[in-house]
Amino acid sequence: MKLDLALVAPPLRTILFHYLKTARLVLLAVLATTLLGTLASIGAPYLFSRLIDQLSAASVASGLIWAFMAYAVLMGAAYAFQRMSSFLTFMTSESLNFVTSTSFFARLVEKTSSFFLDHNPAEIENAQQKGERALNIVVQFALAAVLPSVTQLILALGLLGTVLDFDIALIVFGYGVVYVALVARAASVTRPHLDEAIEQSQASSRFVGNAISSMDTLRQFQSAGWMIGQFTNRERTVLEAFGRYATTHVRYAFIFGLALTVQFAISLWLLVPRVAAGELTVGDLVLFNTLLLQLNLPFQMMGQAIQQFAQSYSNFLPFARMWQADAHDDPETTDTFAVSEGVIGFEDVSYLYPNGRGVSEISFTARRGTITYITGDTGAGKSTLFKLLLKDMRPTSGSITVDGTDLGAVSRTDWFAHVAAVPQDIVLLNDTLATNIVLGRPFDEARLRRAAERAAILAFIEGLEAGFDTVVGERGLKLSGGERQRIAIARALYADPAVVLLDEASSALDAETEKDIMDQLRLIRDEVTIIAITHRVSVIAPDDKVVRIGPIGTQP
Ligand SMILES: Nc1ncnc2c1ncn2[C@@H]1O[C@H](COP(=O)(O)OP(=O)(O)OP(=O)(O)O)[C@@H](O)[C@H]1O
Repeated sequence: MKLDLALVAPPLRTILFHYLKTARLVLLAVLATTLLGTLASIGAPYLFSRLIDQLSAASVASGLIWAFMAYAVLMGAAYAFQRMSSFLTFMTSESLNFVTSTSFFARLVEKTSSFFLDHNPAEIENAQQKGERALNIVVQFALAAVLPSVTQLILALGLLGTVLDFDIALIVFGYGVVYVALVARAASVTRPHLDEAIEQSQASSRFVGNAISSMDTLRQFQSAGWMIGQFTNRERTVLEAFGRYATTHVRYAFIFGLALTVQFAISLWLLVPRVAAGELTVGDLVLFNTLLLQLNLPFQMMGQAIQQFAQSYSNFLPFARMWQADAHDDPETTDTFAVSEGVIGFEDVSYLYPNGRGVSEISFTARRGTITYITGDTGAGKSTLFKLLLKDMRPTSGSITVDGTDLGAVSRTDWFAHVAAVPQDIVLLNDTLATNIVLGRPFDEARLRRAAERAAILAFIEGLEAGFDTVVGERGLKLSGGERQRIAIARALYADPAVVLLDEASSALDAETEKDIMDQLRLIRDEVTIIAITHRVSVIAPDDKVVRIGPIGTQP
């Protein structure tokens, strides 16, 4: 079974390290109860076998009752410790879920925007849940199965070797090795089917995510049936891959049964004549039978653990891939970065997407005192310039400067403290207008009202029954497109940014409202650097600066 350790080790290291730190006391309790439980469960049959031999000596001593009592106590203690251990393990599993989900989320927020173009929320959620479950199974199994099994195995084998015969201990051990090897082989043969099933299930989640976000369009074009068909086909592929996985395992079940029969047959074939010859007592034979069952249990547990680990590895892969996907590599945050003049310089800036499109050798300077408009035909690269300004990606060549400082040397945290953007697609939370404008920053009523006024939305908000406490609905869909855009502009202005970027920010507005907003913004153009993308030439005033760009290879 080939494992891609470079892929899975970094997330495992981080998560397990935090987990061990958080849950160390409970884990110690798990270790202690496991050990005690195992000692008691091995001690009980040993004591039982000796009692049988005492009984066969014909004289039932009065003290025997106490020995039976001790046996009963050991059995009870073994059961109690095993149960304690399994519930303590369960307790730690919640800590593990907590660590896994919070660490994964912290990684997600660092991802580049292209990551979110490639993976939709449903797919990310699926990978996270699968990964979380996989890790949990592995750790639970390690604690609740592998650890007790190995301890039990060592103790029982030792006892078997001492009391009975070394040959028998060897046969048992040999069986164990064969059994575990068989499980490993079965896991390796079946893994490609499992990997395929998991990959298909990821693709299926991606598909669901896409379908949900375009539900209205699908209904309108009467394409829902077509989508259901597509989804059913995908789920069928997942089911078939899981089917192939299971049937391969079923074939192996016969080989496992054969191995167990051979083990019992050889052991009894060796032992029974010795009992007949008087070398071994009937009690020894009873001890062997009980221990053999106990010994096979740990092997079966270990085998199951291998199979679970293999399954968990496959389930963990999408999680690990997302964990390892490119994140923004950012310089250290200094908190000392400041924007004074607000001069933004583009010097021969080029950016090529992997498909060869993008922008080429763009140069211009944006200053305060005038609004800088970026215009150009569709696909010319206007939004790409904004993505570069927002450090979604770095220029392939050339540089962007802020008051002479290369933007590449400024961390996103430092830069975002001074720049505010109004994107083309506005995302509002299903919360109040105030929450949508303030968005977690320190609340200040005066600022809130001023931002709303500058975005020409204050009168509208004050006219609503609940005012700023009006809830906007899922994705803000209880507002019109123009209202959403004005809320987004108020959001951008709330923290008095040094630089404001508007990406077609007024395209959903009628000409009059658009003029209103741009006139409002003109009032602050001496304090704030304003760069706006527009298709509408009518909004551009004679004293605005216009930068016209053309697609790669053309002259604007
Ligand atoms: N993530 C991406 N991966 C690959 N190519 C992209 C990506 N985003 C944009 N492009 C391509 O880069 C070019 C510039 O796109 P961009 O969105 O910057 O243009 P634009 O001027 O903002 O267009 P519009 O006016 O239509 O919004 C286009 O040809 C587009 O197809």
